[in-house]
Amino acid sequence: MSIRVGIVGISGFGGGEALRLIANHPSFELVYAAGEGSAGTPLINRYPGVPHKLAGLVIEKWDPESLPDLDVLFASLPTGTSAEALARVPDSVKIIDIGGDHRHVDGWTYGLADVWPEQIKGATRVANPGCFPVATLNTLAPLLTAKLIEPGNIVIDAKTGISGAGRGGGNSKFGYAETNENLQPYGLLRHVHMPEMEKTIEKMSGGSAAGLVFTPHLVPMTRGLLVTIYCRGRTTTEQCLDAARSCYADRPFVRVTDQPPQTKWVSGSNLSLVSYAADPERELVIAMGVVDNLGKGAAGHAVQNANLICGLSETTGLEGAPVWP
Ligand SMILES: NC(=O)C1=CN([C@@H]2O[C@H](COP(=O)(O)OP(=O)(O)OC[C@H]3O[C@@H](n4cnc5c(N)ncnc54)[C@H](OP(=O)(O)O)[C@@H]3O)[C@@H](O)[C@H]2O)C=CC1
Ligand SMILES: CC(=O)N[C@@H](CCC(=O)OP(=O)(O)O)C(=O)O
Repeated sequence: MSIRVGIVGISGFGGGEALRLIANHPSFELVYAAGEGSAGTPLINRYPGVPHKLAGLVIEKWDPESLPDLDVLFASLPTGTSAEALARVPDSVKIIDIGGDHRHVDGWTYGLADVWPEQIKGATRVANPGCFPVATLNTLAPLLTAKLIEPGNIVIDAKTGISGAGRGGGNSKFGYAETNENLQPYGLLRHVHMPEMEKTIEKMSGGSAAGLVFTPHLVPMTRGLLVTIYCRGRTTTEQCLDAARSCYADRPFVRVTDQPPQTKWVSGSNLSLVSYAADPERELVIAMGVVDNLGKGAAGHAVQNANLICGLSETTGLEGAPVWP
């Protein structure tokens, strides 16, 4: 029997990627698509390449009080705009929130699926981690749990593709002329993902993450996200790689590589690649991670979480290889 799902925010980058994955998912049937400005548009007008079976769907105006019979709702709305409306969704509908309104919020499970799948399985309200946090936390989890690095001394230098900013509205600053052949640091000192990363690093390590530094950079590519993380610890490259291999031995989406990972290696997939270089003499560890910001950073992770809460195999609908080149 198929599982009836809906996507609100389907016209956006996160919602569009959720549509692509759900359209090919063997157990999910998309029965509801919603938005604001795009409401009233046939899905096929918005996405001319949508599979025939979904061509008849029309994007509805988002209204939690008039949902059809649904098992799972994927919410991909701008952070800050979803909490009030999602609180009105009936309890019988499971929710995966791709946006940032419910991370580490009471009543919601933090859906870091590659690290804590068992904590997610029984949940009905799942907050997907942010794109930078998932790349960072998947990379650091083995080092923190094996106590190979100090949790209070972590510096994250991150790079993201432009789609990380969403399609945006009329005032978007992410047009071609502004982003092509340009590199921009942003969010200095107070990026919105800092609290989420601090809390989870503390949970993983049992120590304080007070010294955390995080600087993201916008780079002129469509998809992809790389974190290069500088940490303190007297360990070797092999010890870090071994810790990660053991941590992720049975996990389907995290790959440990002894080469510095590249964003294209995961493009279009739900994969997360991690690698490490360590110099024990200098007590320096460089931890690296890549994800597709729309895949593991958003919709791929959301489908993985939905699989977990629906009792499906975690990899269902997510086994496609990355797009190369
Ligand atoms: N882009 C990324 O890589 C990632 C995004 N996220 C998070 O996912 C969420 C969505 O991001 P993204 O897809 O990039 O953003 P976009 O700007 O691309 O899309 C936003 C979507 O929200 C809809 N929307 C906006 N306001 C309303 C409203 N009042 N009622 C109903 N629908 C509304 C828009 O619909 P319409 O066009 O119909 O108005 C649009 O479909 C954000 O919280 C973002 O932070 C998380 C991880 C990664
Ligand atoms: C390039 C760019 O602007 N990226 C976004 C990614 C954040 C995001 O998508 O996360 P939430 O789900 O937490 O809102 C940013 O840095 O805010």
